[in-house]
Amino acid sequence: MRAVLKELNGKYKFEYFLFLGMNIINTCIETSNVFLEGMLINSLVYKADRTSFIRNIVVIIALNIIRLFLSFFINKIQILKFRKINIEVNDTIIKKLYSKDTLEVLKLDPIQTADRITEDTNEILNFLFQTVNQITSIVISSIIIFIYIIKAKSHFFLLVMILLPAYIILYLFLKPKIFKINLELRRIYNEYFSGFAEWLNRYVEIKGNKREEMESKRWTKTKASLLNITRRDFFLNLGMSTGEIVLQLIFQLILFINGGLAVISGSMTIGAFSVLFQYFNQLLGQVDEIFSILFNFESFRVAYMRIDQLMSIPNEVDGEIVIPKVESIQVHNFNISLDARKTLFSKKLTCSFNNSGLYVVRGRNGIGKSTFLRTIIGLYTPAKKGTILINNIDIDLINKKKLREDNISCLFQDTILPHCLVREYLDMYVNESNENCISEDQYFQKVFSSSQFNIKKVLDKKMTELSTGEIQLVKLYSAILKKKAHCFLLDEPLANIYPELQSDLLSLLKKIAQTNLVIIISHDLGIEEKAKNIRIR
Ligand SMILES: Nc1ncnc2c1ncn2[C@@H]1O[C@H](COP(=O)(O)OP(=O)(O)OP(=O)(O)O)[C@@H](O)[C@H]1O
Repeated sequence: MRAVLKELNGKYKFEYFLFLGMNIINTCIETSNVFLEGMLINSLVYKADRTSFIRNIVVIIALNIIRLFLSFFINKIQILKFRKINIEVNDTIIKKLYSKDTLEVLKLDPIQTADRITEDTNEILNFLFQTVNQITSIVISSIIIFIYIIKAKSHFFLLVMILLPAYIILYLFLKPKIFKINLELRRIYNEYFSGFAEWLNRYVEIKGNKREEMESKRWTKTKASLLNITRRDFFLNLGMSTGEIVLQLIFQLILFINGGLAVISGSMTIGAFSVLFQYFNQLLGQVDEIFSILFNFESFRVAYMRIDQLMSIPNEVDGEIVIPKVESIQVHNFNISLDARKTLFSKKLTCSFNNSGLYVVRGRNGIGKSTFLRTIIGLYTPAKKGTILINNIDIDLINKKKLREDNISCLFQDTILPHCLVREYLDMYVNESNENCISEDQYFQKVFSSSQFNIKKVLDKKMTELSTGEIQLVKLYSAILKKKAHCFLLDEPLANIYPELQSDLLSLLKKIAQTNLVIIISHDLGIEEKAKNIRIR
């Protein structure tokens, strides 16, 4: 998190300090206003002096016009800049997560993590933009108020010093409890939100089997904890606000009686009494604020810690050698351990893939076919035995990020689809000008522009509205047309595809494999004779 904030500091330092400076001026004006109002009352009651009355009004108006200007800039930074920075920080964190070890990141619940990141960055920035501002305001206005009280009536200062600790004790007693409950509340709410989102994410599966009630019950415990903690939160807050109101009432009564008697005896002006009264209330409000600041500080600390925890996931390990083209992949005595206790394959794998050629990786469910391909391209970096060489270079030395970006195109079997139109999806990943000569091929036309399936006809549909086979074909279309790719790793490309189209697709893949390396994972039986077989056992 420190690195992210350092980046921001470099970029927004000037605006931030300008913002704090404006806030300090604003607080000075705000606090002096109360004093000027008192003077205004005195000029009316005691002097009946038109000139000093008008002078005070003019000063008050002038100061408030300045405040108007300041408030424009303060709000602009506090609202507009805040949101811009907030989006920037969220983006930076997600991008950093993308450079972490994939297997570690996959252990996280994505919805809960996304919720946590947005909540935590909001908390951290709120502290920097609101709370730091609040602290400077409190310090500045307290100094002004204390100077005034000591100069005006020192025994009132004594009164303030006796009454404030009573208020503080109430806070010390209840606020830590409220804070603890709030943290717990946030944790449970994260969990609840994640369950809720999952419930909607699995809409078809749950509705199709009429499992709404079962799903609802699955989260019963979380919902009950949420309500339970909210109840405790309610009682603590009720205690807090009742205590506050009662104490405030007592303080005001004491101040009214003391100040009122001083005004009657003539030892204090009405203006001074009004200023004292308002300042006293302001001080009580500030105690309240100080505790909310302490509370915010704790939330800031927790949010900072949680982001740091996320950022402490080990970085993806990558090599440095950039290779322009995958010519060959040699696998020797290879095995993978996803956990320390056992290896995936029962027999070490030795095989080779040469560019060009069509290869099919086969093996029983769960043997590790997808994991193997993901390891070749450095997407997964599990503990492994044996070697994989690309162009005779150990994969650990190769810059695999660059390889994935420029050389390799992948089709994955994940089911989470983006919420966008097919046109938008393809615009992102396929540029018309990127389309290579393969799009002119007869089999390409048969698969993507025929009466069986026509990509143009689905362009204005939402990705989530497509059939499973259509989704597969759209994903294949974007994988095959990836710019500059000359190595294709396709996980179950034939899955969910109509048999007639399957044979055209296979012919298309064979055509692509005449000049590229195409590795597919497939359970289809007919494919064995059409490609070189790699069997994992
Ligand atoms: N991210 C992960 N974290 C932990 N274990 C994983 C992860 N991904 C896969 N595995 C485990 O690795 C094993 C191999 O999975 P993989 O998906 O590679 O198998 P597969 O041969 O492609 O299977 P299938 O033919 O069923 O698709 C499985 O036992 C799976 O549980």
